[in-house]
Amino acid sequence: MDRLPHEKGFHVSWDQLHRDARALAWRLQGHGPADGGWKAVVAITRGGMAPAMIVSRELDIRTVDTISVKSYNHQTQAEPRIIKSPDAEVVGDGTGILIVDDLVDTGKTLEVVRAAMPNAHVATVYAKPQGKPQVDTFVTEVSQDTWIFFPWDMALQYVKPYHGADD
Ligand SMILES: O=P(O)(O)OC[C@H]1O[C@H](OP(=O)(O)OP(=O)(O)O)[C@H](O)[C@@H]1O
Ligand SMILES: Nc1nc2[nH]cnc2c(=O)[nH]1
Ligand SMILES: [Mg+2]
Repeated sequence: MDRLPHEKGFHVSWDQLHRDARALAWRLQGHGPADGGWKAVVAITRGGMAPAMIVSRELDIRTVDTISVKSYNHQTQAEPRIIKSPDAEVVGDGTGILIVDDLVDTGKTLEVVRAAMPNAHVATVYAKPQGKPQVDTFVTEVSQDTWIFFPWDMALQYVKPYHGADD
């Protein structure tokens, strides 16, 4: 599918992200391995780190590792490649492992991550339609032509009042 331009913006505050990541943890309860819960959380850096921290806190998972995938430069995507792998002794083929990312868009990042840990459970906070098939559990869907802005990419700033806007 050709990439749609990102016509809309979806701006997520820290409060909203905290609430949505908690909602993700709530959904994940009971989906862990029957023999004693998740072995570890693997955060996809960098965007997956804040949601992974919140989810691992809620579900009391103390082993947290990372996988680093590089693909986007601003809003332009190149072929994703793994530039840092998690501890192979911890994650194995992904059995009992919970992978967490902030969002899935085209699904290309998760394709690469899933290939490395085929038996893992994949969770994202937000999902766009094209990437949804790559995700086992998510919270909120946004349209493909929406760009999600996270709190770490934004700052509070002054906004001009309506009156005098045409001056
Ligand atoms: O489904 P896809 O189209 O592959 O896109 C999703 C990925 O893109 C963003 O990461 P990005 O590569 O921008 O890196 P970052 O997390 O370090 O900001 C986002 O955090 C996901 O990991
Ligand atoms: N911040 C952000 N990163 C992305 N990477 C791929 N899609 C998105 C998006 O909508 N927002
Ligand atoms: Mg990312």
